[in-house]
Amino acid sequence: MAAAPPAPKPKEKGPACKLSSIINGQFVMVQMLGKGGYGVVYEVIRRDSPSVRFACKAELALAHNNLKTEWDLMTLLKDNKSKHNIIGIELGSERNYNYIVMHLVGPSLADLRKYIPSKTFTLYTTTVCGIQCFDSLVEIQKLGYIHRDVKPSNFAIGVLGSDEEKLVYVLDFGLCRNMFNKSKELRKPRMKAPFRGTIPYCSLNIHQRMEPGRHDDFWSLLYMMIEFHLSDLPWENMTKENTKKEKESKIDSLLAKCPPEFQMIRCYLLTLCYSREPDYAKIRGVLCQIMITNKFTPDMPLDWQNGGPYENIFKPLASAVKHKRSKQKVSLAELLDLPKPGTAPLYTEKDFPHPGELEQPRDESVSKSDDTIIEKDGPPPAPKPAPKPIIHPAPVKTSGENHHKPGTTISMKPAVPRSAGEHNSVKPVAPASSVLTRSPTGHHLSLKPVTLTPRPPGEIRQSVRRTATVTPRAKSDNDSLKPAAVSLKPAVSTMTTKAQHPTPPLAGSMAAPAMTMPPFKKL
Ligand SMILES: Nc1ncnc2c1ncn2[C@@H]1O[C@H](COP(=O)(O)OP(=O)(O)OP(=O)(O)O)[C@@H](O)[C@H]1O
Repeated sequence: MAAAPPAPKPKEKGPACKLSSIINGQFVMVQMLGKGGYGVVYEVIRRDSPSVRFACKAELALAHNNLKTEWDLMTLLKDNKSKHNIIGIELGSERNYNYIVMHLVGPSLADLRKYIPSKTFTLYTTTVCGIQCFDSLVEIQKLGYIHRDVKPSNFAIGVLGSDEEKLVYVLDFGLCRNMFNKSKELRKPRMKAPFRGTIPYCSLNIHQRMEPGRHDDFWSLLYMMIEFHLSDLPWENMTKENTKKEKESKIDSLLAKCPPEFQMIRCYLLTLCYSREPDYAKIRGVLCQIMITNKFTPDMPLDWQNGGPYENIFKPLASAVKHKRSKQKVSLAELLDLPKPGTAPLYTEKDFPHPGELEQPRDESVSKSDDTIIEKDGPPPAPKPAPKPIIHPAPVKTSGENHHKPGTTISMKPAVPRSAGEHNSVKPVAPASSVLTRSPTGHHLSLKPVTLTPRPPGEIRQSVRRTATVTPRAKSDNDSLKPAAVSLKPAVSTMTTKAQHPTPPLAGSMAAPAMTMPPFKKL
């Protein structure tokens, strides 16, 4: 009798981590905080000191380790004394996933807006957040990068109830792209760039597949600010094509309902193109002008703070957060650094060209050939078996090869090996194994199996990352901050990590042991 065929190996659906998983023998996952198209973010505690809480972002380990790129940019921002960057604690890999442990922050701006019945922030809060988001993007751009996925869920405040609830952090560097080559020259714009970003917030340039530039991050910020001020954007939940049409036809009527400075920013952004460095001081000046003309001062409470208009909504949420409050003092006056009234020029719409008068600026040096990526629209290519996860600098522990359902998880294995240090912001669509869901009150959590499925055509909220074949880049087209020393050593059973900060995080303390504490809300 013929031997029975071996049972099929179960396919990896996503990072093999769930509630109460232990990472690197020391971090325990206690609550799911967020789930993107590519992985999951958990709140974790240290086993040996459960009062210390962090966040852990886990992604299925595939050919390219995106979290390494996030880690590198986090480190670079920290070294450059960024005010809006989250501090990384540890980069590593475990079983089938890579992870970053980082400081825990509070709710995202998208989460906060959802709690407010009108789904809008006051103009004061919109402007304070707008200035801080702008500053965080400038910090990234000054290092040569663009973010490419600017949206409300990629900005978060510090832990609610702490002084850091006034501070806005920027999240998710998974789509960041280095605009400069090793010789510090601006990379040539591609004739047609693949779509990257999140449809409701991406600029019309991105819809037209132009090379994303620094100004495109600010177009997304402008859409965010319109949304904060007026509630949901009219193109919410539309297809890519209809979103583009709506952005073209509705922008004037939307801006007519906003402070004139919003229109000034739009008019200024229309003068920019890929190769033209934005006048950061000018954009910031226009944003600060909203504060000055409306007599807003940094001592005013933000919408979620005590004394703010939605204090009754956010106070119970803040008190439900059992962290020991961070002692770090945040001065909004210092962060905003507003010019003294009367000392800065007051812009009017006359200082900016009228949209109808403008000829779209063009980049002369468009590269005829795509210098980095050949990317096709339509369904992703048939999946290739992914290589064993590679982690820099040490070898990885892995449970084996990744398996991908056609059209589900996209292996981004390059056709031929890439040059060292190359990064293309490739992210796989990685299903998660389980998520912790909250009751509407946020006081009951339950564990549900979850699969992160490929995005259906109508789903437009999640970031769109690469979904196609990749060709090797020229060595000079280097996105990565440091060349990744690729380790090809066989998997080992010990966990490998890279610690940055052994010290406690922003968010605080928990009296009860890890698994017995009452669950609490993300906010
Ligand atoms: N350090 C952190 N502290 C607290 N919450 C966090 C932290 N990092 C991320 N989150 C939460 O997790 C969510 C997803 O994080 P992130 O955007 O980094 O993941 P992603 O998988 O790349 O998501 P997407 O695909 O939607 O861009 C955020 O919107 C935020 O709510």
